[in-house]
Amino acid sequence: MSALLEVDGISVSFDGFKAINGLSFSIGAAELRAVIGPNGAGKTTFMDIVTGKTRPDEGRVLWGETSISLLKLNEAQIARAGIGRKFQRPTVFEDQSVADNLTMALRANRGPFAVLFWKPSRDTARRVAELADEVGLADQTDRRAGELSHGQKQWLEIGMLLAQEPRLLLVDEPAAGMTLAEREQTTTLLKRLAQTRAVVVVEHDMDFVRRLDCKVTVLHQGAVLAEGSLDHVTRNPDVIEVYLGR
Ligand SMILES: Nc1ncnc2c1ncn2[C@@H]1O[C@H](COP(=O)(O)OP(=O)(O)OP(=O)(O)O)[C@@H](O)[C@H]1O
Repeated sequence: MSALLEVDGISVSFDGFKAINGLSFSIGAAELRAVIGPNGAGKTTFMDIVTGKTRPDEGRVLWGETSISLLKLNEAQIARAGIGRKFQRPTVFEDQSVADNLTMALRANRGPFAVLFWKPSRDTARRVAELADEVGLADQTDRRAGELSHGQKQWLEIGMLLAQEPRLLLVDEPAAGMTLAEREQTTTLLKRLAQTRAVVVVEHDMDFVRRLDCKVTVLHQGAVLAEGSLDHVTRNPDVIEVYLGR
């Protein structure tokens, strides 16, 4: 499997403290990956580096078939290169309908000049319907986003990210605050999305990670501590010590 994203030997310090310490790993083009690790392991900082929010002090972050360096791009360029990030709290426009939120996301997908002269077309309506269907909101398109459940808002935001046709989706703690039924639907959604793009899920909830049924990368002190199936990594004595041994 060729890598879509390769993080190679990155380190970053904050006030002399190494939050990321020689971190290396890669993600395939159509792969679902869970990233776990105790508080302060460096999971958020890893996502900040990949999306251009934080610059590493050393190392390389390579992207795509031609291995371009993401460290040369700013946040907007990285997003346009095909990396979408879903933060923990949904940030949808609550006063707008589901369809309008998705329409705005499609509009934002165009260049700044195209946006100025943009008018919704039949194509847009079709694409909005497709996106709503993809995230399980086909029967909710006329509802105000503010009326949706927490889980539905998360799916809407994922739909808005999909409007940008990302090749890699970084998803931060999707299970938090969801009902059991919503979690199950979210697992199904993330697995399906990962059939055609890379999806990296940072998550604390081990039941949720188990349901994702994918390769797991365990971070600790800013580096990879273990990697493999959830069963494999949870049998690893180092992982057991990090999670339980203090
Ligand atoms: N901007 C910053 N300035 C100073 N220290 C920071 C900064 N960002 C992160 N850190 C520190 O770097 C370490 C890694 O933080 P990070 O947020 O990446 O961990 P995490 O694995 O996402 O943790 P959590 O599971 O609690 O969200 C922590 O010790 C944190 O306090």
